[in-house]
Amino acid sequence: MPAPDSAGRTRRAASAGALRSKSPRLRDAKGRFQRCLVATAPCAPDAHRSLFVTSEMSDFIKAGGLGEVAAALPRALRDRHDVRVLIPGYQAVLERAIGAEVVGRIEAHADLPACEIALVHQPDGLPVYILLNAALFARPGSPYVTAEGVEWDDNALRFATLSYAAAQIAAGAAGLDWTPELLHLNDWPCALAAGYLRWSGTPVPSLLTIHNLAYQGLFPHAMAGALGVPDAARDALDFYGRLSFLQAGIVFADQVNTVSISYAQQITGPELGCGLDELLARRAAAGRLSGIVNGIDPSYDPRTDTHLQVPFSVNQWQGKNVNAQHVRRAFHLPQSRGPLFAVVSRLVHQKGLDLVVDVAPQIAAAGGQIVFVGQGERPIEQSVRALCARYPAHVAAMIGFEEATARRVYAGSDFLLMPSRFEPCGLSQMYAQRFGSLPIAHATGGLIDTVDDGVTGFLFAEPSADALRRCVGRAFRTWRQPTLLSAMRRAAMLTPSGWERAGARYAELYTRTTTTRANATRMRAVG
Ligand SMILES: Nc1ncnc2c1ncn2[C@@H]1O[C@H](COP(=O)(O)OP(=O)(O)O[C@H]2O[C@H](CO)[C@@H](O)[C@H](O)[C@H]2O)[C@@H](O)[C@H]1O
Repeated sequence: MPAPDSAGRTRRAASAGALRSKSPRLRDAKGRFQRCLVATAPCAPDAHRSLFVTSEMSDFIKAGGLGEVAAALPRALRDRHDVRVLIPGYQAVLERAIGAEVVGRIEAHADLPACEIALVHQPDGLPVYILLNAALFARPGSPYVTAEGVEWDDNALRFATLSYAAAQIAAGAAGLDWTPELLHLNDWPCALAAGYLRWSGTPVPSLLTIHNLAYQGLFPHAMAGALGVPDAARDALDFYGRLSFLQAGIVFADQVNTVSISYAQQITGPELGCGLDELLARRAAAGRLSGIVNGIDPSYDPRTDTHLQVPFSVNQWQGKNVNAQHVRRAFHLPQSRGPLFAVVSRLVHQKGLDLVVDVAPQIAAAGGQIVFVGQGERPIEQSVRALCARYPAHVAAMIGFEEATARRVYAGSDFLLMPSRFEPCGLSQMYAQRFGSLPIAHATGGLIDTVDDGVTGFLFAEPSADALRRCVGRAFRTWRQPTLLSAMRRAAMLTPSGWERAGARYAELYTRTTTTRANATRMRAVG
């Protein structure tokens, strides 16, 4: 029997085996859930309690860039705000959440099942709430898709449950001894929380961060009742005859932001607005759409990264060369005096890798080599494999993802190919820059904001093979000018891209979103 905690309540381990047990609840004498406000982190005087809601976090599980941001941003904010994380209890989360204890419960709503909430403190003290429902979440593999790459057929229910739980926590209806003053929602899987807040009249503001507008969470309209969406709200969620979770967030969140300034502008136009551009343009006109460029984790540092063959620093190009030799050996490529190009990416249409496949023969003919690290859509994986078979001395790939390999490839490569059709922010180009590998990138979204053409990398205007080919030609010319190459590498490596700046901007946005809502509520009360 575990010892009672300081409040006299008994907490239990949130192992997979404990999922069916009843959770302790905080209720008052009349049996209602109590609402206790306890801020624990040492924060600034204008600190706010914020719940960062995410469907992935690299501490436990990640499918792409969101998982990395979800691990870094709450930590970057902790000295200014009391930030806690909410994530579903996937199998990978349960396996890694050592010492988690059940601390709360969410009641069923419409067809959304009841869940328990566990709390775990990460080694650095970051509190993470885990939403427990074995039937919905305790599955192996990706948060979103089966082993065959097909979306889980109950994703609407799974992520509506996550969204509803976030709103209930904000309403103080989860039996926790902590309630947030702000919900920070990330992408479609939790965007519906902004709606649940509004429909329940919970006066807690929400901020929605769009990491990728192309993923919207579209489901049949007939599911609205099952998800607890009120009749009056169904039009607001309608996206060409389907229910859009992301649209719910854009309509109902107090503030919307995205992960770069350029992408925030681009999504208000038809080309990259994914059908939501007019709505987003209205939010922008009302001053409620902003952009903040992501940061990268400080562990991406060639001086200290223990994954590398040898550490290196600005101007220590011999160290970088040793890493390049190691990458060639690891990928079974012959040693070469030509440049090494890298692709570290999810292999999906967005990333424009068909252009790399088109341009690869010229890179090989000019004496370059290409290394791919990534996985994703089967046809793209197959075309990369075919390229490797055709140019065994010039092209090699790891179809899969391993962070250690990715870091070595950033460190060993001379150029990173990133011809994304669109890119909300992009992290790979910033990792590459930190390791002295110059991005060759399509001038879109966050790539415009983070790559200074001819200074810290190369940009090309059109997402076409010809434009990429010309840009690769510039890279080869730079490669033949050691002084220029060194200067560009140095500039790229010294570009500030830590989380400090982004963290400070989010901290301001938290304060602005919370105080704007508080002022509006006060005005209504006075009026
Ligand atoms: N198969 C794989 N499995 C797991 N991890 C993999 C992976 N392939 C790559 N990664 C990792 O994820 C990173 C990619 O992040 P990006 O930001 O470049 O793209 P992503 O499209 O996933 O993220 C979206 O969200 C981020 C965060 O806001 C935005 O920067 C970006 O523009 C937007 O498309 C890589 O650097 C790598 O560490």
